[in-house]
Amino acid sequence: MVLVGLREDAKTYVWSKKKACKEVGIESFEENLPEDSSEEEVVNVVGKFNDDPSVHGILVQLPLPKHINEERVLAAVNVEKDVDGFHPLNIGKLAMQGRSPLFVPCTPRGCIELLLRSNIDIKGKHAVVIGRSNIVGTPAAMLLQQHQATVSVVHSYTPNPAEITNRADIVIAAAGVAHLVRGDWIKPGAVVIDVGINLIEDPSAKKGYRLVGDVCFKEAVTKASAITPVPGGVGPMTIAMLLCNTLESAKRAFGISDQ
Ligand SMILES: NC(=O)C1=CN([C@@H]2O[C@H](COP(=O)(O)OP(=O)(O)OC[C@H]3O[C@@H](n4cnc5c(N)ncnc54)[C@H](OP(=O)(O)O)[C@@H]3O)[C@@H](O)[C@H]2O)C=CC1
Ligand SMILES: Nc1nc(=O)c2c([nH]1)NC[C@@H]1CN(c3ccc(C(=O)N[C@@H](CCC(=O)O)C(=O)O)cc3)C=[N+]21
Repeated sequence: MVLVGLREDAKTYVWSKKKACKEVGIESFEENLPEDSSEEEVVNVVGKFNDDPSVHGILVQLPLPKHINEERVLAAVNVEKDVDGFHPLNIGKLAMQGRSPLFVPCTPRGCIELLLRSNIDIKGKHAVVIGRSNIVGTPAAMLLQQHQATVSVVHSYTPNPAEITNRADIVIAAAGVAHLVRGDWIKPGAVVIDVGINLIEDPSAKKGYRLVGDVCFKEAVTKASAITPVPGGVGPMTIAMLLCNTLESAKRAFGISDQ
């Protein structure tokens, strides 16, 4: 893991990832660079992990500080160790029909895994993704198309998102807006996947705040046929998929077939 400046929320993610690695016997290393590091320094650290044959997965925690060109850093990651799936070559293949990226981004892969393991058909369904970021919304939309869904993407310039989500069989919410998706946004029987991680003030909570998703769970649960909670939904799946990608990478490096 390559971390540049450690934001408070990043500390929790990094800790969870390290703990998960330990649980399954994956050794994890982190290089924690100061916030004011130069782009060159970050690229050099990535290069060091690229060249180390004992490293099978490299993750650059995002977002990077504003003075660093994210595109350049992500492109510097060895594509065969890109367990986050953010290298332009892996993203490019994800965008093309019939091509297989070496790695699929962890959060979108976690969403699909939840659907598959819950025996929810994706093929031919109308899926609506709320959000179009490079790390969640856009790759999620591309992956759903790989699974033969018809996909609509709504974002902050979409005039009436509820009108679109109302026609969805599957809704993936990744806007980063607490309780954006209300009960009346959901078609009865639809499947709702909540990616959002939002801290809201709550004086009755131990720390004075609590974690909520982008979906108003209390309302949506009365309409949906299946729904993921926050916490305890997509977040842990993201970490599980990171471990999966890393295991697959190591197997590839050792020439062990997945069959
Ligand atoms: N559970 C997990 O494993 C993970 C959770 N997250 C969480 O998921 C959420 C999204 O993350 P990320 O994609 O990185 O966030 P970004 O802020 O990068 O992107 C948010 C997207 O949502 C769109 N959006 C914002 N407000 C609205 C709105 N009112 N209606 C419709 N669309 C809207 C934005 O539109 P526009 O493009 O027009 O600005 C943008 O495309 C966050 O809460 C984040 O913490 C993120 C990664 C992993
Ligand atoms: N290169 C990169 N890859 C990422 O995958 C990446 C990233 N940068 N930057 C930040 C986001 C965010 N993210 C989360 C992962 C797990 C939880 C998670 O497990 N959450 C717990 C709750 C944790 C808590 O209690 O705070 C849950 O939802 O149950 C959340 C968020 C990965 N991200």
